[in-house]
Amino acid sequence: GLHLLGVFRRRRPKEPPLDKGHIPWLGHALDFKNNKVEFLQKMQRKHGDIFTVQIGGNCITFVMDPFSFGSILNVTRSKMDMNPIVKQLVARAFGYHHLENEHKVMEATNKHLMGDGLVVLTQTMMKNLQNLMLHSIGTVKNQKEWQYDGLLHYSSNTVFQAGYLSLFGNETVKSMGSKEKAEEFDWVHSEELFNEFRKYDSLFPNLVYAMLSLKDKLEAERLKRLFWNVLSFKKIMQKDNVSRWIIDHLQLRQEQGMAEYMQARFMFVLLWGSQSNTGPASFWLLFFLMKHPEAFKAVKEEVEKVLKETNQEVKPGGPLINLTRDMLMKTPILDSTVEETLRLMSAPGLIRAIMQDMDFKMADGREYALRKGDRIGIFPYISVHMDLEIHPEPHQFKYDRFLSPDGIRRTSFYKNGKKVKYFTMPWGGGISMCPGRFLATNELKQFVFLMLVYFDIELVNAEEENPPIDQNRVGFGIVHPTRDIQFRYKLRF
Ligand code: HEM
Repeated sequence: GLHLLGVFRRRRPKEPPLDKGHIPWLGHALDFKNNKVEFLQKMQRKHGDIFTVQIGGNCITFVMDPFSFGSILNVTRSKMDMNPIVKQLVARAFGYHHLENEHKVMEATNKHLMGDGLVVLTQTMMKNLQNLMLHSIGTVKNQKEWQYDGLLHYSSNTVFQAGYLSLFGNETVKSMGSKEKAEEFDWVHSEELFNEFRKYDSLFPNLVYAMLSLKDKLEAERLKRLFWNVLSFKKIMQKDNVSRWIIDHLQLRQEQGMAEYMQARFMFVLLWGSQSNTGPASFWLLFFLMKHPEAFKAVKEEVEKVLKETNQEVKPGGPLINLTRDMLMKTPILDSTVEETLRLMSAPGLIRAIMQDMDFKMADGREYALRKGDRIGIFPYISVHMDLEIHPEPHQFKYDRFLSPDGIRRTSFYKNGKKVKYFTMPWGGGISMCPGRFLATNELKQFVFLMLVYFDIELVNAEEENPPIDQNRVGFGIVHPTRDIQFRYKLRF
């Protein structure tokens, strides 16, 4: 028992500094959960750029030196693997049990989120986003008047609905009787689903830490069942325009003999993975643009230039805007703005399980012994995104931070005179880097593009401060604001 509590754990020769905290087993769990950034910075000041801390029964070695990240991100799964951790997490949060060769199935399907697959998805997303935006304003009596909404609510709702419909498909005209009825059903159904998704997503961090109250546990159970039902194999197979990504995931799992109820659980994993970050990211992006008039002006000019160069015009009753993947490759200002937003607001914790006793070499040559069964982690938000040298004035939003003087994307950033390979890491890195990053970036760009060409938008309170961030979300990806911000929008034509 005492062994399990970590009481006898001692630092062995060559191992990184060990800090177990004062509470057996829990160690530093509470400090870590309350404020990860503050906790890790405190440990870094105390121990330097590599240290091992005990957190809830696990010993995690944090490496804070960005030059040493490659030795964690690019090693083989036989040495460091995220799968055992993800396996535990998805079982707890989604009731899904991994296949033996889970990562092979993941890899086989990723192609649909990139290359030619991305061309198709970008087009579907474009149609869904525009239909949703114009439909929601179309239901308003006087469309020329300002409409008021919470920016987080508006952005997350729109991006969720469009993302969900683009990946999981539309209701069929056959089942609904007409195209209009099928569209109406999609809009109503995806908005209802968004409201349930938001509830589940807000329970997510405490669900992962196994810290839900009984009432919240019951609510999480209800929500899980609802999603398993909506995303069942049969229901998805009855839809139109289901993405190849989803179809292939279902087919490959079917071939492996996975039960249909387990496939539905996996569909919920994919829904959460594809939608939990894009909503808050779209909120921050529009928020920063509205707070920074110089950025707003630069992006708007670029957007209008693309429209003009592609001979498109926004007019009442006119055709939908067509914005292809290739057109989205010619927007360096918008790219930089998205990258800057993600630098400021993404705080993923990248943790791997150490699969064998091994030596670990830091970039400066120092060597440490790591133990099988421990974990190793990096926290790019502290080590890279907020590093004063890599990104001067790191807390400031500078829309052109990622632009070179000649107006193209800047990719050279330095620390101690040396070029930093991983200068932002919103998508993680190495073998498990987010496969949806191209789709997500396009989606964010499409959303902003459309908001700027169709609507006048502004904050209700132009002096609005940056809202505080929800500490509970730090470590999971894009952070959330603790409160919504009011904004208003009206059709430009
Ligand atoms: C702003 C939006 C997004 C952010 C910030 C984001 C971020 C991340 C991060 C940090 C990881 C973990 C990487 C690692 O541990 O190395 C990840 C994994 C993943 N993401 Fe994303 N993501 C976003 C959108 C999406 C979208 C739109 C999709 C799919 C359509 C997606 C699909 C996935 C999948 C399937 C994984 C698991 C990869 C694996 O385990 O091999 N993500 N994402």
